[in-house]
Amino acid sequence: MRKIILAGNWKMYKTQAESVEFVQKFKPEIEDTAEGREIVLCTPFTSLTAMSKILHGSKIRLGAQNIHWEDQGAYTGEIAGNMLTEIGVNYVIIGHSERRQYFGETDETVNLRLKAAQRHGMIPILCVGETKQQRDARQTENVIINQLQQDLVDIDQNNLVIAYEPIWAIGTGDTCESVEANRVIGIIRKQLTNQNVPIQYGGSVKPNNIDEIMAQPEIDGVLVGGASLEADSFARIVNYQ
Ligand SMILES: O=C(CO)COP(=O)(O)O
Repeated sequence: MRKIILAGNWKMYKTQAESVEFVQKFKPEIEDTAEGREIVLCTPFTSLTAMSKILHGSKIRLGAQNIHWEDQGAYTGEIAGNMLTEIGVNYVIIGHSERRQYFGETDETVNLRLKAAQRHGMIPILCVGETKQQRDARQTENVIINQLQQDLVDIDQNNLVIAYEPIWAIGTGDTCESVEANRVIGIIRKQLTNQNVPIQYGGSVKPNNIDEIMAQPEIDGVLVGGASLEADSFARIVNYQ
């Protein structure tokens, strides 16, 4: 049985106070969430300490949005594994398209960050996905396979989550058809040695399309941006039918 993981990626949204306010509203809304669904909130670094305290003893797990590959050093503005684990971070998003696009993240650095996350006992959520241009040129399959081949060198597939996030579907309201997302996730799964790696879909996931997405057999969860910022909306997502 593959695990179902419903994760919110808050990106660069919410101060510490706003993060705590979200949890106070969100917690009661997920009291009756079906068993076996892992709920994760990936917050800005500045919210992690307060989140860890307020989430203690709850069924919500904590995630970060980046990790450096070295354990310490002169890397201004970066964050090391033990800084995250000391706070109680369980998951870390790696290789998000926004980091690949704006911050020079390459498959090589993605691979190094994945190794660091696993070395520190956290579960990385590896993001892969194609651009609109690549999709239109029918390169989706090649792009994804190429990313996976480079990103997953020497990575332990027993402690890994993958998120398929087509770049053209992120923040656009232009969701990938659930059947198509299922097809690409099937292709991703064929590249893996461990068939039990949870593979999420991400890109304009909303309360009104979650049921259809989660009804697909290959899709093991979602990575949600915009719709995870409101407690009501993210609660409706994690409480899908
Ligand atoms: O990038 C995403 C999650 O990592 C998706 O963002 P949206 O849900 O806002 O499209």
